[in-house]
Amino acid sequence: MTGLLVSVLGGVLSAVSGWLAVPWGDWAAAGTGPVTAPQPVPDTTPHSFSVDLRFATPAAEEIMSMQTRPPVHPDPGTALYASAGPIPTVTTTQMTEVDRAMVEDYGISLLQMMENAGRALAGQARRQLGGSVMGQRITVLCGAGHNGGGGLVAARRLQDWGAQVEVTLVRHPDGYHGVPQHQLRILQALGRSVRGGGLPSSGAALIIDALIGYGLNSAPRGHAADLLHWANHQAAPILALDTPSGIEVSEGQVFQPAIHAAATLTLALPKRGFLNPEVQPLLGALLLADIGVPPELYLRMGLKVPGIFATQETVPLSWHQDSGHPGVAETPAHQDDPAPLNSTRTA
Ligand SMILES: NC(=O)C1=CN([C@@H]2O[C@H](COP(=O)(O)OP(=O)(O)OC[C@H]3O[C@@H](n4cnc5c(N)ncnc54)[C@H](OP(=O)(O)O)[C@@H]3O)[C@@H](O)[C@H]2O)[C@@H](O)CC1
Ligand SMILES: [K+]
Repeated sequence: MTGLLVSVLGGVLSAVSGWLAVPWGDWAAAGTGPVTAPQPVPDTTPHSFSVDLRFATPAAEEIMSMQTRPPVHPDPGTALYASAGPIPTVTTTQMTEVDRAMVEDYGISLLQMMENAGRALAGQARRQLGGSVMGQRITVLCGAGHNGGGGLVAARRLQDWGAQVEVTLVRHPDGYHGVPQHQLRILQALGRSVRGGGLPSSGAALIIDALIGYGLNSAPRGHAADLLHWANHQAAPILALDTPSGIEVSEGQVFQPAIHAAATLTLALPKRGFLNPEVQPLLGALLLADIGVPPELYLRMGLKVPGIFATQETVPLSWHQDSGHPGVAETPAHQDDPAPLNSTRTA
């Protein structure tokens, strides 16, 4: 109840003073206790669902045709590879369809996917920090959408594993809804510190960028833009979730500001815009994480996806000049631990 008062008071203060100017600081600092138990996420899963393996709907046909549509700024002949072979790239429209089909056609909820994404992100952070996060300082920047929700999961797991995690929200907790709000309430119930309204402390060993993913709708603005600027000027390397925030992932448009990542952990499949040569330096090392999309779904969308995760749940991707015959091009050597410890940022 105390935490609820703090939260409500924070909202009132924000409304009166403008919370960006007056940081509301610790939202659920240790000792304030849980506010409310995490509320169950509304079950949007249909109780019965059928799986149609044919392309029957206009939407599916449109998705299929997009497969053959080239990106606006392609790097001719360049393709992305995992050790399993060439990997298809997807647009925002296709990823939205993946999300829809996961939930509506197969009953795999967003909460399940987000938990997979956040755990993979935490695991990648642990690898980049040398195999243990015990006592390590990590800053996690969390937007209010599903990208931010993945960041909140990663923050929780990293704290579980012994890291000192500073979570910075892009907006007041009252502005979080749906599954990200659910993830936030879990941290709140655990009495973990979540901060917002200002800039994080400097000096972390790693910064996680979970501000904006494929939901970017224009050049980053407001406090998100402030946090992107802040992150790019830190000494710590940045690990980006799904995409460096500030990049439009279908065509690879780079907005200002955009995150300059040391490594990017992209989810399910790499995004089409990553083929844009202007985007590649901002990605750093590119890794692909399994969030549980079944091959049946890719098959329906006409996507040829090899057994990418046969040996591990996160795999490195690399760019190779395509021979023009996908599937017979030279396959890159497998890298066991591709993520660098040092930032490759220039800004
Ligand atoms: N199957 C999958 O792949 C899964 C994907 N998942 C993840 O979900 C991500 C997509 O989630 P999403 O659709 O919620 O959008 P997301 O990227 O969080 O952005 C929306 C937020 O950003 C904000 N915002 C937007 N533009 C802005 C701007 N210019 N400047 C400032 N703010 C801006 C926008 O604010 P608003 O405009 O509403 O005020 C809103 O709060 C995806 O990349 C992946 O990481 C996993 O969680 C689960 C499985
Ligand atoms: K991001």
